[in-house]
Amino acid sequence: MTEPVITARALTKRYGTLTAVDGIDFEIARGESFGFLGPNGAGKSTTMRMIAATSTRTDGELTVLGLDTNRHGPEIRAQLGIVPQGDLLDEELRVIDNLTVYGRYFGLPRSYVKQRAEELLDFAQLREKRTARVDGLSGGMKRRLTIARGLINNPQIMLLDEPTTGLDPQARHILWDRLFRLKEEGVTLVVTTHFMDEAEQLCDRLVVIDKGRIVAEGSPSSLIRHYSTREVLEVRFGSGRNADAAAHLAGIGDRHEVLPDRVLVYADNGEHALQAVVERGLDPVTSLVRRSSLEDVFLRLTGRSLIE
Ligand SMILES: Nc1ncnc2c1ncn2[C@@H]1O[C@H](COP(=O)(O)OP(=O)(O)OP(=O)(O)O)[C@@H](O)[C@H]1O
Repeated sequence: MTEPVITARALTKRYGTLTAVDGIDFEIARGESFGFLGPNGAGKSTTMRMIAATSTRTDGELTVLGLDTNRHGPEIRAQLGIVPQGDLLDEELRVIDNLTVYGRYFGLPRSYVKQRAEELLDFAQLREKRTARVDGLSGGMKRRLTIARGLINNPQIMLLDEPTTGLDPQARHILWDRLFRLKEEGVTLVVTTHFMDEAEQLCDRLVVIDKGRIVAEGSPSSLIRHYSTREVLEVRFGSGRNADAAAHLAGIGDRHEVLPDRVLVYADNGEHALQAVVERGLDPVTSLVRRSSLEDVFLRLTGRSLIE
């Protein structure tokens, strides 16, 4: 790995008796796009707040750009771009003013902020909305403005907490495209998400996090290769029949999972698995063969679905 810009060792955060982050280790390299993938409550936002030096750790070590987060908050924040889960924009201000006002919090020179804000309007594809009030923008535009705002100080590292939650598919794709551009410019991206497609799209490497612990680490493709089969056969046997039918699947594929509405059969060749199911006289109502995804990895590791 090239020089790490963020290093965590046995990083722990407790809230009273609750351990939200339970002794995790990770390193994030310069220019990398790194993800924390896990369900609600896994400890992703808590980890992000510690990286942003807005929440102190209870135990372990955490450095950002070589600086201890518990001791160098302001210096660290000056070099970070932060995109929190909610947009936290000033809804009554105009788009351009949201950028310039935020820039002044960093104590940056007025002329620099003015020029940077104009550049960022183009980056966020909001030129036409320059003087519009924020409360009239769509969800996707607000999110792009929040990202632009986070870039006002030209940060080396961008922290994005659930960047596309609540956006429609088209708005998500526009946002991913903007984030790709940042990555191409060499910005290190740190992303939390509970969407497997987002993790697959955005992350070079990710950790799967569950109940405050890291349960797996790797690139999306290596995690899928390691923890799943090439394909998955999804079969529905009709209400109440899934568990009964699954009891007769032994020997078909590598393994199977019974979900409330369907049975997943893990096999490198889904069509062959389907043929075997039919030959056993199990007669599914519907069937679908798809490639394995990070959702399958999560299910395998935790026995639960990412979005419950
Ligand atoms: N300020 C706080 N005080 C007490 N408990 C907290 C606080 N912040 C988070 N928690 C708890 O810590 C655990 C981890 O929460 P966290 O928000 O980090 O999870 P998450 O993976 O980011 O999920 P989400 O996507 O829902 O934000 C949860 O059980 C949560 O209730």
